[in-house]
Amino acid sequence: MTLEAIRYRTAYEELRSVQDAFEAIKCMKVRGAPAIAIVGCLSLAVELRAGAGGDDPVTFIRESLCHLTSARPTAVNMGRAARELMEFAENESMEKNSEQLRESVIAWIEDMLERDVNDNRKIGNYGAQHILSGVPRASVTILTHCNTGSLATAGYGTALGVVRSLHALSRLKRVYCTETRPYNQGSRLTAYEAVAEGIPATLITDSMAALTMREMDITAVVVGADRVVANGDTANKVGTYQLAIAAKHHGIPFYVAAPSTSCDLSLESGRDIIIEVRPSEELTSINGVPIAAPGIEVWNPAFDVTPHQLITGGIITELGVFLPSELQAALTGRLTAL
Ligand SMILES: CSC[C@@H](O)[C@@H](O)C(=O)COP(=O)(O)O
Repeated sequence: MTLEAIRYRTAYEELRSVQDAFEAIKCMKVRGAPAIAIVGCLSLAVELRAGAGGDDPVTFIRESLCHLTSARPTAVNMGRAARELMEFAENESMEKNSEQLRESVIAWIEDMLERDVNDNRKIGNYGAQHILSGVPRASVTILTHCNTGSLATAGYGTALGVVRSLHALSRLKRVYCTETRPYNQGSRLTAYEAVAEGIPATLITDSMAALTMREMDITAVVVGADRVVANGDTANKVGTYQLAIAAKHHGIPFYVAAPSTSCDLSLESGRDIIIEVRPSEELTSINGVPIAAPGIEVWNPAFDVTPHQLITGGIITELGVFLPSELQAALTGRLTAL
């Protein structure tokens, strides 16, 4: 087998412990805001199934969730899941023995997996309908960034879920996916999902996005989110911000597709979001092969924040599509406090 074939093969890796999941999340074998939370919690379920925590599962659950939450700071999903699950476990522990508690926590986690797929299908449907309502044309062309599909969620995807829904309705002419430097989630993952499912897709480099908007009749830009805060400012994969600026310049609606679990009403503005800075090697090499001059200094923020004013299409959630100014009211009472 060639080196390339080894690096780009499809393979499943078993995660047997919370520590396995922590490492997979940290080194981005698992990535994408919803998938980080789901895999993190599932790893806890695996350990609980084997009896972890003995007579004190609550302490084990608390320490595990705390560890998992520390793996990556920007996406809110793991932190939200940890808080909700901890509250659930503490309540359950009042009336259940250790074995019963483990079982009910595992059931909660399995339910989380199912909820995410259902929410994504709703996001796909709401997003597709919203985009189609704005265009009389028979088919639409979408530009997306990073990977927000089955590989970033429990299944179906958020922004890529919208693309899937448009394709299922036979209304997708084409999706343009950015390469998404430096980690290439677009060329490695989104392109993979599109090819696997026969979705008409074209790969572009990030630097071709503005030109693509001008030349390729883009109907809408749809991206995912790692954290949407109260005023609608959105942290997502670095490069999202410049796409939103270019979309505004070309009069193209810009949408963020995200489940309510990616929303954080406890932060007022995007300035409060912690942006993860990744190792410089992710920029200076690809698969261990150097691509930059040795010794060059590097800044490698993994995310940027798109100001709410640029989210002109709306924020597509499982509850509907909202303008940034409508989000807080729409979610208040539906989200647990962080
Ligand atoms: C449904 S995934 C949404 C976001 O998490 C996604 O757009 C993104 O920015 C992923 O970043 P990553 O660094 O690959 O975890």
